[in-house]
Amino acid sequence: MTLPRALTIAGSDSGGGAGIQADLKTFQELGAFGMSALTAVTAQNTQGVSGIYEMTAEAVARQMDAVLEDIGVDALKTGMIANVEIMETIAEKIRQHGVGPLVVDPVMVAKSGHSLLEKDARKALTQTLLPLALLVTPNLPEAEILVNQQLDTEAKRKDGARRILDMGASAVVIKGGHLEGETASDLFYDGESFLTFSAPRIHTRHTHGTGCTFSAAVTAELAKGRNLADAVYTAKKFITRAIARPLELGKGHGPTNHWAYNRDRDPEGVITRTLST
Ligand SMILES: Nc1ncnc2c1ncn2[C@@H]1O[C@H](COP(=O)(O)OP(=O)(O)O)[C@@H](O)[C@H]1O
Ligand SMILES: Cc1ncc(COP(=O)(O)O)c(N)n1
Repeated sequence: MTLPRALTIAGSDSGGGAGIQADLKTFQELGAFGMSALTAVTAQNTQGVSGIYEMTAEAVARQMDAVLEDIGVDALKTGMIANVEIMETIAEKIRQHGVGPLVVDPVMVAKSGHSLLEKDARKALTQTLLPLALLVTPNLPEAEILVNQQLDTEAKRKDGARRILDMGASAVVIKGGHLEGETASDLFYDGESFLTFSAPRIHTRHTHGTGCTFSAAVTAELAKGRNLADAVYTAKKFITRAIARPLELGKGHGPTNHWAYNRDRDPEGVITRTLST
């Protein structure tokens, strides 16, 4: 038997809600064989990040070589990258091995407020990884940093999406978890059409790792050969179910429930996909 192969290049979250741990759980639930290249180890729980221990760029390169020279991948994603040297190494290795499709989750700041990417690395992201990405998945604050502009209306977000494609990404989803209002709406743009994926906003503080889980779900679906818009739709279903059934773990912002997707069919009918210009 074969399984689609998915690789995550990201940081470890000891609390299990975000980072590599969220990615591997998501890959597993969606039927992909998960592999990892660690960029950093964080000491982290639902209340915050108490330590960050970065890998060397050499360690990241060797992990990628080990996976790519032997097993190979059908799709890959990046999450927390920590610094410019690691970012450049990842880009070089992706080019050298000629692998894709690549999903770039431009992780900058944890929900708890802790910085996960050095400030000078933010600009490097647009020059190194974005041009290699099939899809980039910023949340609203990350999209605003990428385009250096407030994106407080839909028209501005569409303009921001166009500018992110000008940076070299083939497509973008500007995630709407940080927006106000009763729906959580994500804006997708692939250079041809805008699609809005919407779900009812769930009122919960347990949203630690939502972005990691979402981009991992897109990656798993791409590894299976799904087209991009369908992969994003499944990821939206996956994250909606995972948020809808919180695990109530820890004293702070708890993890989502990756287990829910295959066992809880309730919220699936509520996702809408709307085309606009
Ligand atoms: N409270 C919520 N209810 C429903 N969906 C949510 C909620 N918060 C986030 N999402 C969804 O989770 C995914 C991740 O979004 P977001 O939280 O913006 O990313 P990040 O974790 O990178 O900050 C998106 O699909 C978003 O719409
Ligand atoms: C290792 C690691 N990677 C990514 C995130 C972002 O997740 P969130 O924005 O939900 O805190 C995190 N907190 N930790």
